[in-house]
Amino acid sequence: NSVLTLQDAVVLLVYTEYFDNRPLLVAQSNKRCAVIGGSGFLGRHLVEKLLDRGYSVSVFDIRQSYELPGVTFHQGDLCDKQALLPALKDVSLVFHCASPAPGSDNRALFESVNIQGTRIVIQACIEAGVQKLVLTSSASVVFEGTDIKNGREDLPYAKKPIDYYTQTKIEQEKLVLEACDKEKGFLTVAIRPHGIFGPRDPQLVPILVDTARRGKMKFIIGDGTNLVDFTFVENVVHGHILAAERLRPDSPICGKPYHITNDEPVRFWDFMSEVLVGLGYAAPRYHLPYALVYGLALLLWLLALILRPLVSFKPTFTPMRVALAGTHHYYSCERAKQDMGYKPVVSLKEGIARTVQSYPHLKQGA
Ligand SMILES: NC(=O)C1=CN([C@@H]2O[C@H](COP(=O)(O)OP(=O)(O)OC[C@H]3O[C@@H](n4cnc5c(N)ncnc54)[C@H](OP(=O)(O)O)[C@@H]3O)[C@@H](O)[C@H]2O)C=CC1
Ligand SMILES: CC(C)=CCC[C@@H](C)[C@H]1CC[C@H]2C3=C(CC[C@]12C)[C@@]1(C)CCC(=O)C[C@@H]1CC3
Repeated sequence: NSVLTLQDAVVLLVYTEYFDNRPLLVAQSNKRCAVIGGSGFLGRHLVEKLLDRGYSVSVFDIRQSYELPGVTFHQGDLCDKQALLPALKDVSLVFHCASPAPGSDNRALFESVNIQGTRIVIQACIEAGVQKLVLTSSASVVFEGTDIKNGREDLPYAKKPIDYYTQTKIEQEKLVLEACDKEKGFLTVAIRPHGIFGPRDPQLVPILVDTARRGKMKFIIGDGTNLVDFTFVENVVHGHILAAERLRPDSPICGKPYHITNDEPVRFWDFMSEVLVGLGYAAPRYHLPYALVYGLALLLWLLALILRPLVSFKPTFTPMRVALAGTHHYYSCERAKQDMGYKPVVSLKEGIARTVQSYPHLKQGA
């Protein structure tokens, strides 16, 4: 019987989309998506917001870091297609936000996970009948260690990427955007956040506090006036969900990258100082010349590379970190505002306050 009862209509809330000129029925009540990298910092915030919005979520990650009602966990390496496929069953939307941590200097790992692994993610999505893939890329794909002021998405990819992380994020983004195929009904988009921070971040605040506790946060690299984008994690999540929900064959966002930031560039050293002072540490005061620190970081990196077979050490001051701390790098999110109606939902001031509050164990003296 083809007549829908009122109850069916309410439960299904069916709407029609057109892919490949075929009408496709999507049941709103069965909003099922997958988050690859869903155990990580951004991934978990994304999962929590998706649950709030009525999605059920399948998480695929190399580790399981929490349990939540409405979430099914699949543990495995994304380079293994057979392990990945069950997580994509009955899923129409996939977020890919898994990557090795930028701090690791392991070229082979970056290449295998970010490049080869992303090829596998794309193949698995197509095989499983997934219709939309949202990649977490990075604004750093255009960063070469020199100033970027209000950079737009049409800046060319870095010709000389500053580290393996950036190099492989570029290849990853190209793979995902090139896979966008309206004819086949497989739509992709890349979100490029910058300097994500917020509660449970394993990088920014912990690295900062560790450096302060070791007495190395006394110096400002350069004159301290360089402007940078830091993005509160909930704004990054908001950008991802907007992109996913706007990704349709007739939308301008298909196959494109989008900067998502707080849209409030701030002096790198003011941001660091505010977090440090909020946690009870002194703000850095003494200036060091940028070229000197960058040169030393380069020397240390080379030394670590040469000595790797004998001793393993991880310098705090890598060339990438010094470049991030001493240059301008802020980006325009005009395209996201125009095409997706993006607007940050949490201001920088509130984001910093909520972040500081969430790290009582990292406070001075704790
Ligand atoms: N944090 C930031 O400031 C920015 C981040 N990004 C991008 O955002 C995304 C998320 O970053 P973030 O949340 O900070 O990172 P996290 O390291 O917190 O999260 C990434 C998750 O992916 C997992 N993972 C790594 N390798 C694999 C694999 N082979 N198979 C399955 N899962 C894997 C990680 O596990 P494990 O921890 O065990 O490695 C981790 O749980 C990344 O793509 C990153 O490049 C972009 C711009 C800025
Ligand atoms: C804006 C952006 C892309 C931030 C990303 C997060 C990290 C790269 C930064 C978080 C803490 C930062 C930090 C430094 C470099 C950049 C970070 C790791 C220093 C090592 C720079 C040199 C110092 O004087 C100490 C800094 C500690 C914190």
